[in-house]
Amino acid sequence: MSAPTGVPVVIIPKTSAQTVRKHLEIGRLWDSRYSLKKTDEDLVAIPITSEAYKMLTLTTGGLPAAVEYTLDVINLSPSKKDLLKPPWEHLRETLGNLLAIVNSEKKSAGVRDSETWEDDIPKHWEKHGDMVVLPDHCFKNDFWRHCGPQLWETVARILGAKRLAKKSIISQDGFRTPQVELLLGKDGWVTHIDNHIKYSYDVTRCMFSAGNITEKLRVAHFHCEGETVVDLYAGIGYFTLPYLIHAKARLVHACEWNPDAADALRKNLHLNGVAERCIVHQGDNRQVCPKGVADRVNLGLIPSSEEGWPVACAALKSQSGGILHIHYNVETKTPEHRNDSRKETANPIREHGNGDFNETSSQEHLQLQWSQCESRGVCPCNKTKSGPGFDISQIAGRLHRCEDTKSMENTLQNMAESNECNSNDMAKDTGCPSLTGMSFSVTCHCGSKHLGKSLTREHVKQHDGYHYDERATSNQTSDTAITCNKKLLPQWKTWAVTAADQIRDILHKTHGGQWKTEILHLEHVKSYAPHVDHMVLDLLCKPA
Ligand SMILES: C[S@@+](CC[C@H](N)C(=O)[O-])C[C@H]1O[C@@H](n2cnc3c(N)ncnc32)[C@H](O)[C@@H]1O
Repeated sequence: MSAPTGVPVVIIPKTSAQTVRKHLEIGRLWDSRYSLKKTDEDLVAIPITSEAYKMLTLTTGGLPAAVEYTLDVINLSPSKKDLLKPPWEHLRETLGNLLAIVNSEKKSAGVRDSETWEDDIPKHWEKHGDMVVLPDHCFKNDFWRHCGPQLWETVARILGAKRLAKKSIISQDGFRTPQVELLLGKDGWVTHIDNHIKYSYDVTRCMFSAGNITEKLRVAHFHCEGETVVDLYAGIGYFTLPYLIHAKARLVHACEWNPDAADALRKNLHLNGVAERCIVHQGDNRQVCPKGVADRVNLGLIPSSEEGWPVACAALKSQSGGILHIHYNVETKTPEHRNDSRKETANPIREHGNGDFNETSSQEHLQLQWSQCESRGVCPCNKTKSGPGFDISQIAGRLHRCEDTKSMENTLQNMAESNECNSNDMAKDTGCPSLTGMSFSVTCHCGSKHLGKSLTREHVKQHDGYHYDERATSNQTSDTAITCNKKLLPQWKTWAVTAADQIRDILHKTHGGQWKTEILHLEHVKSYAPHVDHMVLDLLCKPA
């Protein structure tokens, strides 16, 4: 049988209600945070404190003599006064109460006394339709198990939801599948209305990025009448739908390789009555995206959409070009920040970020991400190495699992110098089984991501921020008056100018002839993590 949850009450005849309530109030046994509740034609439940509940199981003291009563734990509505409290306060009080009861019933001293129980209560959550999705870092302690499944009913009730789920990190499986566990409810399908658009999706299978709301609203204000738009990373239709419904695009080509997201996208196109204006290309956009058709391409993938730049350029119309909306996580660390970060012990991106990263190193100017790594990139030996500038030994240190760090460093060093970097080779050469089949990528200071073979010391040097600054002063991209929704940071500008130059080169290679790129606008979408900003570059691309 599951442990009781809710509010402890004393149930008494209705005729004695006021006398008993006053009695309890004087004895400080009444729990005024909840309303009284009629449980039967003649009976009333009065909320009492957990101490009163304990006491009344042993003695009738505290109640007027000769009153017949029973004890119970039931769900009660908060009193009117209590309704004004923030939900976190409600959670804290109700769950504190619950733990006290469980503690007394299970005689498991220490459950409620644990100093950490309040830290385990979530302070923020996401609401998707009638479902609340709790963050990863809550209800971690074992003692919640003692509360039984009704714990989730209580949490859902307080947060005004019918279903409850809990997030884990977003997997780096390319589909960016969220790891969401359903705690209460039968399935993960939710319908969410946002700016008059209906989005339906299974939270356990597709990601819905609530943090991108400002960008969705911005897209909704675009004027795309008569335009053909390509959405390279369509997901469930976060941008495809505003392009069709509000920006009035004539046609959207939506590329999506996650079959669950593609299913949800098709469903959403029908739900919103715009299916006939959208072609869903299910598969890797590098294979399925149409060429030479677009007036506008949306590249909504973070931390980097760089892999899609050649695809986006090829999708633009050869004769007239068009606009690219390039999403990117731009790092804004200065050398001072980097020095400071050496003193940091915790991982700020992990703690402050929205959890999209598996694991990110804050050291130096590197961010390392691993996928399919059983240890999630955290080296169990904790031997991380730092050195001035880029140092391949950092990677060795962070991937280290076997004792022989030195030989791994040498192997990586050799691979870097011979333009080879492959995890299976690393596994073979170092004899470290945990590296087998593991792919990894390195994001250098400039924010660009490089997979497998392209990781070289030379590459990272080339992409060093200072080098970029030099290029920025001699670029051929028009950047005279970059508009931005925030005060323009130099790192954002540097990134935008460099990206514009790269795109111009790609356009030249793809379509031939000379091309001009013009930075129309830089949009700061959100702060993704300390010193990491999610930016969108609106880039006009025209044949010269
Ligand atoms: C971040 S999610 C969608 C984000 C959405 N645009 C937003 O910002 O809220 C990225 C989507 O792109 C898809 N995706 C990633 N790489 C892809 C590729 N090469 N081809 C097609 N779809 C891809 C993923 O499956 C995922 O649904």
